[in-house]
Amino acid sequence: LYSSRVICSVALEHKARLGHCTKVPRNVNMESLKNGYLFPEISIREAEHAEKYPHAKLIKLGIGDTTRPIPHIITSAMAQKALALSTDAGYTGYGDEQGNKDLREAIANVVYKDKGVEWDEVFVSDGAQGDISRLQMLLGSGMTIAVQDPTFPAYVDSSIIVGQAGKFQEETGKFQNIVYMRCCPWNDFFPDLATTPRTDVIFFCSPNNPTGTAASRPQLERLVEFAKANGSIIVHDSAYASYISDDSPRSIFEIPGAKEVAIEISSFSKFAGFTGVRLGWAVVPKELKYSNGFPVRKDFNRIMCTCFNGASSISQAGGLACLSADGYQALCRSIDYYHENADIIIDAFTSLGLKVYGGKNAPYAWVQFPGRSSWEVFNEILERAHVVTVPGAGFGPGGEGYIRVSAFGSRECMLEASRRLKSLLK
Ligand SMILES: Cc1ncc(COP(=O)(O)O)c(/C=N/[C@@H](CCC(=O)O)C(=O)O)c1O
Repeated sequence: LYSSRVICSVALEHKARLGHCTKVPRNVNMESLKNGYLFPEISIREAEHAEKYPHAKLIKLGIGDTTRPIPHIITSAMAQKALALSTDAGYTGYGDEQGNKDLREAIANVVYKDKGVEWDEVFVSDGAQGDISRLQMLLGSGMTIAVQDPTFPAYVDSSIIVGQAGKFQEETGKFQNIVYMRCCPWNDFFPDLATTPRTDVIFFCSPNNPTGTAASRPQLERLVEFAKANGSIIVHDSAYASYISDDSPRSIFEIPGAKEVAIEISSFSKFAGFTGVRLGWAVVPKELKYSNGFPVRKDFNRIMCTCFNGASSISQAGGLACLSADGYQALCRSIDYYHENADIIIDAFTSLGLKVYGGKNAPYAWVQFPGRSSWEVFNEILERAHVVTVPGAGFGPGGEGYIRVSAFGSRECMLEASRRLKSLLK
């Protein structure tokens, strides 16, 4: 239909518009990523809305970013470390890639008290997000993974990036090599393991983002048993463990036998407001072995030494203060504050006759809008109440028909959001 001359001139025009291109092919896995990462997308929507309504007081209950100031006992420890760096006696350079021993010991002794975790099984990092990607580097492209559905998107997106996920199936909204374990009200937000295929790795987040529910002890016992029977590895994300307010396990290592099948990643972000300070950890037990008997911990250590030069010495000083008796007590007050915020949001949506899940063991409420598109609900609440949430579909196909509402706002914002939502959705 088009002469070669026309095609050639269009191609030349396109090339001129692109400017210089290298001869390097794009990583095909990056092409498989659908849209942008969820949370920057939410930030973009926030910014567009703020531009459209410059005088509206936007209330941000979308990204799970803490807002309470860090207790002084913790910030002064970081300040002291920072000031010490300006002295000959106090200056320190590279630390151990696995983290300062005193912090590793404090995590093992305080967070994992009586759970049988040893200090040299704790690897301090710059946060759980980075550990997820480093774990994917450790696991490699040949692994099959299972995730809860809905789930924190980093597990799926990092799986796509390292080439595990296979092709995206438009009709299901799923990647063909990932097992999506449905978690919903009618299965008490715990997957039916009897119908779940074996995978090498099972990413399991409890308390869960986005549903805000925590797995019970019997449920985690079944998960450990399932992993053991299948020879799988559980990557248990306990980033919200400090929000648990009932007798749900705070760590997978409360479950007998878990050290032979599980890695746990966690974070100071939501526990201590360290979202900007950046500090987390991974527990890789000595008992955890590959099919050939080689310890996973040794390879994880190699990844940390090769791909990461250690968490900030200043952040680690802060982390140590978080785990002191006074620091821990001060942080519990912030967590109580966010729990009260969650109650406000739960009451608001419940009073509107909507089903609300979570919020008791995590700083997220999972609100059901049966039969409605989650992006449509997100847009309506943003447009008409100037309140930012997160559409459930952003967490996977199982999130459709829900929105996630964060409890991390200020009290004033929570109360104002509650008022607006009640008048909008009544
Ligand atoms: C289950 C779970 N695991 C790890 C993280 C990130 O932890 P850090 O990298 O230590 O701050 C998060 C952070 N989530 C926030 C922030 C998301 C983001 O910006 O990536 C959210 O869901 O809104 C998480 O929910």
